Amino acid sequence: MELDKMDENDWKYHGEGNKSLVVSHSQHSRVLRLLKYPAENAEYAHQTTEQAFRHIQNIVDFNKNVMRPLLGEKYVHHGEAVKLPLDFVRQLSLKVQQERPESRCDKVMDTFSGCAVCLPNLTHISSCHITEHRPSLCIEIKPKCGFLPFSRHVSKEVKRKVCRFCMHQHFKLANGKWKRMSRYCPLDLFSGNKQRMYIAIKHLLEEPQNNFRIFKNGQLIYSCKDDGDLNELIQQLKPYFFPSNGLINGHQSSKAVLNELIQVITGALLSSWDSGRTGEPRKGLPSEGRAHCEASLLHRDMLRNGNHCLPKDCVLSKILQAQMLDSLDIEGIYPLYKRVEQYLEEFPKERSRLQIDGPYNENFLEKVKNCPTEDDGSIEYAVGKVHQYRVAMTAKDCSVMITLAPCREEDRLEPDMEIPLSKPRFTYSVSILDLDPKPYENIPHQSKLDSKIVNYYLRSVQSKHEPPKASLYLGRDCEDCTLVFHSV
Ligand SMILES: O=P(O)(O)O[C@@H]1[C@@H](OP(=O)(O)O)[C@H](OP(=O)(O)O)[C@H](O)[C@H](OP(=O)(O)O)[C@H]1OP(=O)(O)O
Ligand SMILES: Nc1ncnc2c1ncn2[C@@H]1O[C@H](COP(=O)(O)OP(=O)(O)OP(=O)(O)O)[C@@H](O)[C@H]1O
Repeated sequence: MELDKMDENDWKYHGEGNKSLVVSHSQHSRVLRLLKYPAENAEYAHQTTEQAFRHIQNIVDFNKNVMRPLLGEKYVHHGEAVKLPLDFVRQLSLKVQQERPESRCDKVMDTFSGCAVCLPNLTHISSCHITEHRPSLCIEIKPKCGFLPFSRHVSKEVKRKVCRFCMHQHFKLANGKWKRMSRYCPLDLFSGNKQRMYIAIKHLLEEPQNNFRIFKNGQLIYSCKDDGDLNELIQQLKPYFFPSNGLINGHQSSKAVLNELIQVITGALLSSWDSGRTGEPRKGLPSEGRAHCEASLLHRDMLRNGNHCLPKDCVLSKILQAQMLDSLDIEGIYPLYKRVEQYLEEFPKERSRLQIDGPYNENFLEKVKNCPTEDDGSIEYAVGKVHQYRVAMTAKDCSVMITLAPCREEDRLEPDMEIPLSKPRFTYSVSILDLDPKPYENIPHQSKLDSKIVNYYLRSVQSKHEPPKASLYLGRDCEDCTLVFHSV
């Protein structure tokens, strides 16, 4: 890609989140990730190119030097900071505007700095070992927080029983962010128990919100949008899972297609280098202590069904370990944040030594890894815990991309390149994206949001005696957890 010969016609809108907009190249397997800012916020437009580039470089450094060592080299692609011609960026912004969802148009793309991150397009797979040329499938999951807080600082008992995602659903519905409640529970996805994972993915398929997307050949084919139709998805998926099977059809076949899809996703999420080789997962993070969420829609039998482990080094295990760096919960972190603030008021020059705003280098990672376990009253302890909390927040908001390419019987693949025990055969890759550093300044906001979510949940579920999500659906779903999709 020659930066001085950029043509907006080579690029198309790919997707966006709250902070960035992504465009993909029509020939090369690359994407550009450009930052966005609130339309009314003129401050960004006035930052110098150097400041904007520093900001982008900070994101790349955080990915490369902090998240990559923690999550694993094979999962994290840090990309590179690039400086694009301003004319190209302005034309691109005009070109993509009509494709953008209305709900995201409260922010505008940065057309002033020309700075962006260039990354591999993770919806594609590069494998020279396969002879099949059907387009790749890519499943994107934003799993969110997979454990209940275990900190002694937690003041509301409900936080130890109901997970943040499930409580947050009530608040989101009340605020109009979503119209329908998601029945997905992250604790089920992270459980390592295949039945629970199955139900979790099924709920993501039923109500994807911003937690689930499917791409075919790099094009979004299923998401929260109205055109995310399950029937259409099944038609698109059938050739992958039942390429020549005319025997099953109708409702049964739809169920079978989704069943296969979920099995393959589960296989990719649980696979680690070792399990690929031996077919047997090496034991890793046990689910003990992570228990289950009382709002989840699971049958008691399924929960009683023993403790399960996430295989060591599988993508979910890596993400969960990083999330669990939040050992104090926001309730324990907020007082430490205030300790840091007070210290910085007295000694403002210490801000750079303590690496409050980076640089995100090996030293920063050391501070995250070697933070004292007991509070000795020091500023080092407070900063170390705040750094750990910010890393955990990033891991709680990242996404996983599973990219699959069908392969033929005759294709020769290393065991770790193939979804274990899957028929039909798929080669695959798993990546983690959206690993930006969460701003230090956001901590007071996190503290307020936490109280709002918990208080709203308690008010809506307990005071009004509304049945929790679980009892609303028990019975309808749980008799047969091998698959009870509603007819489509
Ligand atoms: O606070 P949460 O859990 O709602 O997470 C926010 C996400 O909302 P979600 O609940 O996943 O729909 C939110 O996602 P959406 O904009 O809702 O798609 C962002 O990812 C936000 O991160 P940032 O401020 O852009 O860096 C996320 O904020 P952080 O808390 O990660 O900073
Ligand atoms: N390297 C990549 N390859 C393919 N698609 C990508 C890549 N990076 C991002 N995307 C797509 O673009 C979307 C938006 O990117 P991203 O999640 O990084 O945005 P964000 O604004 O940081 O999100 P958030 O709302 O979580 O803050 C992703 O959900 C994903 O579908």
